[in-house]
Order: sequence, then C-alpha cells, then structure tokens
Amino acid sequence: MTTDSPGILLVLDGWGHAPPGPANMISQAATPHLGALAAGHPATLVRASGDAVGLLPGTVGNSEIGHMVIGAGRPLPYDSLLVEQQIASGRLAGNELLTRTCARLAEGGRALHLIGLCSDGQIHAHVEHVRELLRVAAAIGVRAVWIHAITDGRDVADGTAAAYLSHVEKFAAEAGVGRIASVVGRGYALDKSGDLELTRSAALAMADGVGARVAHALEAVDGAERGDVWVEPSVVVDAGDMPVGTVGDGDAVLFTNFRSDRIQQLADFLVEHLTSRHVTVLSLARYDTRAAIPPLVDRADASGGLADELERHGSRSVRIAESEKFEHVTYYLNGRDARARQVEDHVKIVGEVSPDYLTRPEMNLPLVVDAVAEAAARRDVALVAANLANIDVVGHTGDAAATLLAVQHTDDAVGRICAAARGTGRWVLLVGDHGNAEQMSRPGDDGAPRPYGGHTTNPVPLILVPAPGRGSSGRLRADGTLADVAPTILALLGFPPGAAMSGRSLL
Ligand SMILES: O=C(O)[C@@H](CO)OP(=O)(O)O
Ligand SMILES: [Mn+2]
Ligand SMILES: [Mn+2]
Repeated sequence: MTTDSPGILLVLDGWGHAPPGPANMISQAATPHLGALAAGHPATLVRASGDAVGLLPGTVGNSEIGHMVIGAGRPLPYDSLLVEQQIASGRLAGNELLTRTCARLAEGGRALHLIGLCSDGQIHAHVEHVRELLRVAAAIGVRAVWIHAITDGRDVADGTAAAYLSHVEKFAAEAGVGRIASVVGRGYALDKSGDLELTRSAALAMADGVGARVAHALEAVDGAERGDVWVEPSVVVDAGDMPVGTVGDGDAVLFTNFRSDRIQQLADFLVEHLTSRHVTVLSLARYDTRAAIPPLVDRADASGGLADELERHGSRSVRIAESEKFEHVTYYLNGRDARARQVEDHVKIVGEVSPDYLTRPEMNLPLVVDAVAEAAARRDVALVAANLANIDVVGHTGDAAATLLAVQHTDDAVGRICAAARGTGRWVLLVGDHGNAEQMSRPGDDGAPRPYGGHTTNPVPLILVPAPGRGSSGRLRADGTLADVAPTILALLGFPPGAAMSGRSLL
C-alpha cells in the first residue's frame, strides 16, 4: 500500500440538505448513524449544482456531473452548458456538420428526425434545444422534420408530458417546420438495463411506425395509465392510417439528448437497425455508443483527476456500486475515461433483475455493504469508493414513504460500513452527489404541493469520520463544492492535490 492512511469514499446518491420539514425525507427518517456522525465529527455542506460544478446557474445537479466533479477536483463545463453556450453565441446554428447535413436534406427532399427527451429537466435534455434545431433546419430549407418525442415524468413532475409536447408543437409552428411523429415514455426509450425489448419497441415506433396508432401526439399521453415514464410506444398516423414520419432512405437522425448513458442503448439499436437505409446519424453531444456517432458539440477534457493521481502514485482503489450507479463510481469518477487501470478493481453489484424500488427500497444494499467491508479489509487497497444508490433511485419514484425507508436503509448501511472502517483503520468521507430526497414535493401550477421525485439545487452534506485514533476535532471549510472532494481525499491519503485540480482540500 502506498499510503499509511487508507480510507473509504461513500457517495450517498441524492443526499441533499434542506431545512427539516414534512417533504424532507432526510430529516423525516430515523437516521441514528448519520445523526451521530454529523454531530461527533467534522461536517460541512458543499455546493453540488449550477455553476459550482459546471452547469448553468440554478440548474439542478445530477449524477454524471456530480461524480465527474468529485473525481476531477475542478468544475467541468458540462455538455449541457457547452450546448447552451453554442446556442447563445450562434455557433450551433453555424455548425458545419449540422448545416451540411441540413443542406443535403433540403436539396434531396429528405427528412430530419429529432429523437430525444422532451422536457426541461436539464439532466438528459432540454426541450429548448429542439427549438433551436428546428430553427436551424427551417432556415436551411429542410422541408420535413419529424420529432420522435420521449416523455419524461422523472426529471420533471409526472403528468407534465402533454404540456411539453404542446411546447414542441408551438416551437414547430414558430419555426414553420416540424411535427411530432411518435411518442414514447422514457421507461422504454431510455432503458439502460440492457432490456432490448423495451428499446426495440421504442425504436420501431420511431423508425418504422410500429406501435399504438394515434391521430395526434397528445392522444398518446392522454390515456397513459402508468404515467409519463411509461407512455406506450405510439405512432402518429394520417387520415389513411399511415404513419406520418418513419425513417426513410437518405434521411438524417439527430439525437437531441446531451447526456449519453440513457440514450446510448437506443442509439446503438437504431444505428444497427437503419444500416441499410443510408441514414446520417448525429448526436447533439458525444455518446459512448458502440459505433461512434459524430457529435455537434464535443466534451470538455476531464483528465488529471483523482483516478489519474492515484494511478501516478501507484495507489490501488476498489470501486463498488449497484448496476444502476456502476458507471458513476467508475467511468464518471474517472473523467469519462474507460481505460482499464492496473490499480483499480471494479465491483458491480447485480441483484434482482427488475427490482421494484417501491417494495424493495433496500435494493441490494446489503451486498454493497459486504463488498465494501471486504475491500476495506484488503491491505493493498488505499481507497474504497462506493456509491449507495437507494436515496436517489427510490427518491425518483416520488413516493415519500418509500424514500423514507430508503434513507433508513442507507443510514443502517453507513453504520455498518463505519464499523468496518474502524476495524480496518480507515477514515470515511461521506458526501452526496446532488440533492433529491430532501425535497419530495413542489408546488404545482395551482400552488398546491405535488409529489416530486427529481433532483434539486440544494447543497449536499459532507462528513469526515477520521481513522481510529486520529482525533475528531478538526473543522472543514464551509464554502466548499464537490470540486474540493478530490483534493480532500488526496490530502487524507497524504498526497498533494493534482496539478489540474482547482478545488482545495476542505481540511
Ligand atoms: O436516472 C437518471 O438518469 C437521472 C435522472 O434522470 O438520475 P442520475 O443523474 O442520478 O443518474
Ligand atoms: Mn446521483
Ligand atoms: Mn438521479
């Protein structure tokens, strides 16, 4: 081992801070372990949203940017911010790839298909980006733009899909081109669990016009019994019952999500499905698909973070998470660098195939705890980094009672992990990656509170449990952000901050 002060980083996903109240499930839950840790050890709050992490001011945090910034030790201009900047400066409208593709479609009388999540949740996509793309296509003279709308209900309140579809129709009317050709819920279109049946049913509605037939896009969501997330794959048909906008030979497909993880399974499927149709496929931002898709806006460089520093010092880390959050503590924490590193072990906890988060808010947490304890006992491991997914994953259901249980299970797991840390001489640093469960309701249009399962702009708690015998009296800086976590971890391990890090140790 290259350090004599090994530790454990625990990211409690969706663990935000807000004043206690009836919709704050962090404060409502019984959390004896977290309560005792916060009272008896150095603790602070750090900012995890907006410009503190590289998002537009006021934007809710998310797992991808949260884990990237925790790893990078500096705010990183996130893909959504880069897109926004390019829209504001007019650079997206002049983008070579986009304008060349549109000119070809205009000349050949071919169609542009825009595929993406239609909401302003700002985690995977922003419906305003569709508006800009419609403007550009119209200005270049593309005559047919088909929108394949994916409904949300997770990053925004459930029951809002119809309103977003209406926005899209308004944008199309404004631009003078564009019509919704298919509608499907994100549960189908944005599956990332590998369930290709869900992906196929979404893709076939978009590409081939296979699915429930509706005369108008809004009809698809009107009768959606399982909410916006699970709107059935639906195809808009004309008076003759013919799908209005299937993907034809020589058309172009542009994916409008800026975040890759949940759209890439669909993108992979469609790229293969459309090979014989000579379709140009583009994406708004860079995706991690099997076949490279040319992006309109490229990613920021995230190298020089914690993983690179640990590698440089020859310090071994073990990364542990349930499958839902596995990329978060591996790929994102490593600055979206998928390179296998000699000094890293990755442990993916795979439990029940299709867990029902409402009835199993504990998810597979006991297996995560066992894996952390096992890794902590290894003398060759400097850092164990684990994500506890429950608070965020269950929080997304918008079900306050289930989320309260998720918080309590997490508290219990923290207690057991801290016991393992004491037994193996390790410090533990606990931090949230963004808020979620501390705000489980939001005022609806009428001002009355409505259940809310999305992320928040709140700061997140950070607690440092020193290694046994190291004293508990120090204070942590109060003005920190997630960018300060990596320098703090390096300091705890006895290393200087990385040269690329602008964050500062909180110690
Ligand atoms: O599940 C997801 O894709 C997002 C919410 O849409 O959550 P997170 O950023 O926590 O992964
Ligand atoms: Mn998260
Ligand atoms: Mn989330």
